[in-house]
Parts: sequence; C-alpha cells; structure tokens
Amino acid sequence: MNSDTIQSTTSTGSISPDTTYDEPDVVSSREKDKAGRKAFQRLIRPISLELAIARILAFISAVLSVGPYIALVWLAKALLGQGGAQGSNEGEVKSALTLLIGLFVARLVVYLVALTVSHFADVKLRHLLQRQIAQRLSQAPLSWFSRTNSGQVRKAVQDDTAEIHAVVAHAPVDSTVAIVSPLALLAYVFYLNWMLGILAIITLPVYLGLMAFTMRGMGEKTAEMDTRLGHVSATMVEFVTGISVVKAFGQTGKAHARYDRATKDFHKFYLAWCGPMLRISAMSYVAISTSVLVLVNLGLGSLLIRSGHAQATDLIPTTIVALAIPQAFETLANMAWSLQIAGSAALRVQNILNIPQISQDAASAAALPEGIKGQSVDFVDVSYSYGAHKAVDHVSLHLEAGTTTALIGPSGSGKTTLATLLARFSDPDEGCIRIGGVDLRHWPAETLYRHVGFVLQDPQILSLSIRDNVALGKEDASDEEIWQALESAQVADEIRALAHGLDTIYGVDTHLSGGQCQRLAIARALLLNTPVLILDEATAFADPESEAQIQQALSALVHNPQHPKTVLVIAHRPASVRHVDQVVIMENGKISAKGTPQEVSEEPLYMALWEGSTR
Ligand SMILES: Nc1ncnc2c1ncn2[C@@H]1O[C@H](COP(=O)(O)OP(=O)(O)OP(=O)(O)O)[C@@H](O)[C@H]1O
Repeated sequence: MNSDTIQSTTSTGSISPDTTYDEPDVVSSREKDKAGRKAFQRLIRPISLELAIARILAFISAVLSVGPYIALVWLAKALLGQGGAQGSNEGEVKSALTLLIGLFVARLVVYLVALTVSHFADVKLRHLLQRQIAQRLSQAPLSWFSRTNSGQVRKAVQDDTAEIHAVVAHAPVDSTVAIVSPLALLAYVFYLNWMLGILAIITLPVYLGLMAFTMRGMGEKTAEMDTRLGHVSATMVEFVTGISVVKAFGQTGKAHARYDRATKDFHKFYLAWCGPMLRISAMSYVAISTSVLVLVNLGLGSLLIRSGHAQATDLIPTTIVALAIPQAFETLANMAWSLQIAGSAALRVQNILNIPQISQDAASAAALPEGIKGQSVDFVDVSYSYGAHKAVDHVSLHLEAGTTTALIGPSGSGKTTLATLLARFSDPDEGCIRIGGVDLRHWPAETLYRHVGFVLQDPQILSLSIRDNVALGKEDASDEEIWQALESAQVADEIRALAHGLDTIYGVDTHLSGGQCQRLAIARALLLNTPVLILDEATAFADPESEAQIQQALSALVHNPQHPKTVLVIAHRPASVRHVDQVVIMENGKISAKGTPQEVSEEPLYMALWEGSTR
C-alpha cells in the first residue's frame, strides 16, 4: 500500500481537496479482482454438475415466463370479443385463464426446483470447504498461526464461506433467469409488434450508458474495499486482543488511533467512491422508473394504435414487459456485486487451503511407528528460521532416555523454538528430530502426542470444564485419575473449593490466576504421563510456596522407575537445573556448551543464571 494523497472528483467534475486517504495499489486491486474470480471458479468446481442442472432448469423457467404473456394477449382478445361468437368467447376466456395460471405455476415450480438444486449444491460446497479448512488448519504448523492475524483466520472460516454461499445458492439461477427471461419476453413483444418492442426498450440505452459509466473499475474498487475492510477488521482484533496491556500502560489513545485511522480511511474511500456513483446511478434509474416507462409505452403506444400501427390488446403485455425488464438489470447488477465480494472471499479461503502442511508419512493414526527403540531423543543437525531470521542453527543434541536436560541461555537464543520443534509445532528446515530413533515426520500425529507432552509458558486453558481441560489428551480418564493429577500439581484444593468442582467452566464460572492455570497445565501433562516431556519454564507463574512442591512432583514423575521420562526443561532459574542430568547452553541459535551441572558450572551463562537468582 502506498500513501499517496488522492483527490476525488465529484459528479459535477469539481475536486474536493479534503477527500484524502491511503490508496492501496491499483494494480494489486486489479490483480486481486482477477485472482478472486479464478479462485471462485476453482472453489465451485466440485459442484459444477449441480450448478449446470440448476442453470438448465432456470433457463426453462425463464422461457416459460413468456407463457403467461401469450395467455394474457389471448385473454384480452377473448374478452374484447375479437374471437367471434359469444359461446366460443367464454370457452376461450376459460382456456386462456387456465393456460395463464397453468404456465405461471409451471414456471414457478421449475424455478423453485432450480433454486432447490443450487441450495443443495451450496450446502454440499459449504460442508466440503469447512471440512477442508478444518483439516488444513489442524495440519498447519504453529508458526503459521503466529504469523497470521486471528481476525483473518476467523473471517476466512466464518464470514467468507457465508459470502460464497450467497453467490452459489442464488447467482446461477437468478442470473440465468435475469438474462434469458427479458430476451424471451422481448422476442415475444417484437413478434407481436416490432414498433411496440422498440418502445419497450427505448429508454434502456440511457440507463445502460449511465450505468456503464458508474461501473467503470468496479472490480478493482470492490477488491480495494475488501482489502480496506480486512485492514479495519485486523486493527480491531489487534486493539481488542491487546486491550489489557494497552490500558495498563495508559496507551488506549495510541492503540485506538490505529483502528480509528483505518475506519476513517475506509470512510473517506467509500464516500469518494460511492458518492459520485450514487448520484449518477440515481439519474440512470429515472430512465427506467415506472412513471417514465408507463408514460413512454402507454403514451406513444396509444398514438401507434390511433394511427393503426398497433392493436390495443398488444399494448398491455408490451407495457408489462417494459416494466419487468429493469428488474432483470437490477438482479444482474446485484449478482455482479456479490460475485466480486465472493471472489475476495474465495481468495481468502483459497489462501487457507494453501497453507503449508506438516507432512504425515505414516498411514495408521494410532499405531507406533515401525523400528522405534526406546524413548531417547535426537536432534540431528537441526536448523529452523522465521523468515530470514535463523532461530536454531545446526543444533545436534542427544537426550538419553529417562534423563532430564535443562536448556538455558539468554532471551531470544532459540530455546523455545528448539523445544517446540520436538513437539512438532513446525518441521525443521534442515536436519531431523528422532524419538526412539524414528524421525518425527514418520510418527502419526495421534501417537506422537501420546508420547510427547508439553507445558508451555502460555498454559492454554480452554473455555471448557476443569475436567475436560485436564483430560484433554486422555478423554477416558476417570475422576479419580484427574484428582490424582490435580493433587500432584498442587492445585486440587483450589479446584475443590470451586462451587462446581471439576464441572466448573473456565472463563465462564471462574477465572484462575496465572499460577493456577500453569498448575492445571501441569496436571494435564501428569495425567497424560507421556514418556517424553517438554517443560517451558513450567513454574514461571507458580507462587513461591507451591513451586517447590511442583518441582518435587515433577521430579518424582521424571524419576519414576515404572514410567521413565525423557525431559527437556527450558529453564530460567537455578531450581529448574539443580537436579538435571544434562545442561545445554544456547546462544544465538547454537549450542555453546553442554554437560552435567558440574561440568558447565564454570560457564559464564550458567553462572549468570545463579547470580541472577540471588540478586
Ligand atoms: N513466531 C515468531 N516469528 C518470528 N520470529 C520469532 C518467532 N518466535 C521467535 N522468534 C525469534 O526467534 C528467536 C528465538 O526465539 P525463542 O523464543 O526460541 O527464544 P528463547 O530463547 O526461547 O527466548 P525466551 O527465553 O525469551 O523465551 C528470537 O530472535 C525471536 O525473536
């Protein structure tokens, strides 16, 4: 986006100098419009057969729409007694009425069947897209989520599938009817009397000319509007997400300013675009307004009748047709607009469907990978980058089964990144990570997460009951097992004190402190009892009294001879490294030293950790 200041031209051609806004790249808006159309066509491919059937039915319904007019002319002639004797006229009136009602109903039925087919197709597509989106999101590496604004994800998953619905369910039927029906009606009107036919469309060139003028660059402008709306939505999400921090530091005005500016920019853009357009389009609607059409068709039509160039019985249907045609243009204009909106929506859905996937070689979701030996962990020449920034740089590390390794190092040295690679939040760019000698890429996801448990800095307590939160990875856990895990994590008393105990819904019935959330996350890991455990400063939020107890519980768990664990702790304090088997020091994404606590005790960073704690 560049920030050129542009001036808007009003309908009178004057320049309004105060109408300034940030202008997204016009070329990119045009490309976005094109790409959106392509993405939409690609998305609806799975329902192309259903849409073709809906279009054919809509075509039949549109052709049938001429029927009632033919019957109307017949009826008018019969009523005006142009058909001959009295008796035969009565019969003709009845037949004409039967035909009129019959064709009207037949047309309506075919139209409704066409709409039903397109709605079924839409339901099928929605289901398919939501399933695909859910599947892609579940296989996306965590790094993708941290790069992507949550507002964008929500928009793609919820709003965009709804916008595509509006077009898929209605456009094929309504646009076919809107094109075929006026053509069929006009053909009939011209067949009745070509001069009345011309009257029926005589004001259309004025309307179409003005409309064409207002619709110039519509595709790009709609794409630009979508970009700007996305920006408004993203700044809103950003503002709401960070509101507590922003308020705490008294920066509400500053943070709000970004959202405020985005909405103001949108407001200016929309006014500058739609103001002149609406004025011209209002003028164009005069040309097809009912009063003008009635005046032209009935007025000039009467003159044609008087001069003997037309019959009175033909004038009523031709005037009705003239009044019906503008409706078709309105439908087409609305459909074109919806199609452009759906194009942008399709592009976002397409982007979600294109997100990189964590590769999955193993076929069975539950089985252990073949060739697994023990629970040792190996990082083999592992590198990982966030964009151009290398966070982990050719790291090789062996974690002996049943031992505890502490990762220490300055902030930003790559500890969390290395640890989360073991939980397969992303795959390494280079090298590989093995558990029991098997590359993580060959582990079925379900099996992997029954082998690797983690407690991260952000404990991620979900808006579920305490029971479901603790038993997240072990749905069949008994209450007894859950309480046992809560006891070991030193949080059982607090949960017992809640009015609904294990059934308390987090975030609805209660809010827990950071330390309590952390201990719940530890209970979750304890319950899962995985042979490999990652702790990212698991005691960071714990209050001093419970910290020692949590450490004891964890150490008992780690050194349990029945369930030996391979543990990787990201440590920021001496308490976390005191009893470990191995200390690994990281600096700038590389391992600078490793060994037992005694072996690394002279390392400056190790000493700094102890000194920091006693300060
Ligand atoms: N999602 C991300 N996107 C881009 N860069 C990131 C992301 N996460 C981490 N980084 C960068 O990667 C580097 C390593 O970060 P990492 O969080 O692994 O370090 P750390 O040693 O765990 O730090 P800390 O002790 O502060 O948690 C840092 O320079 C950080 O800025």
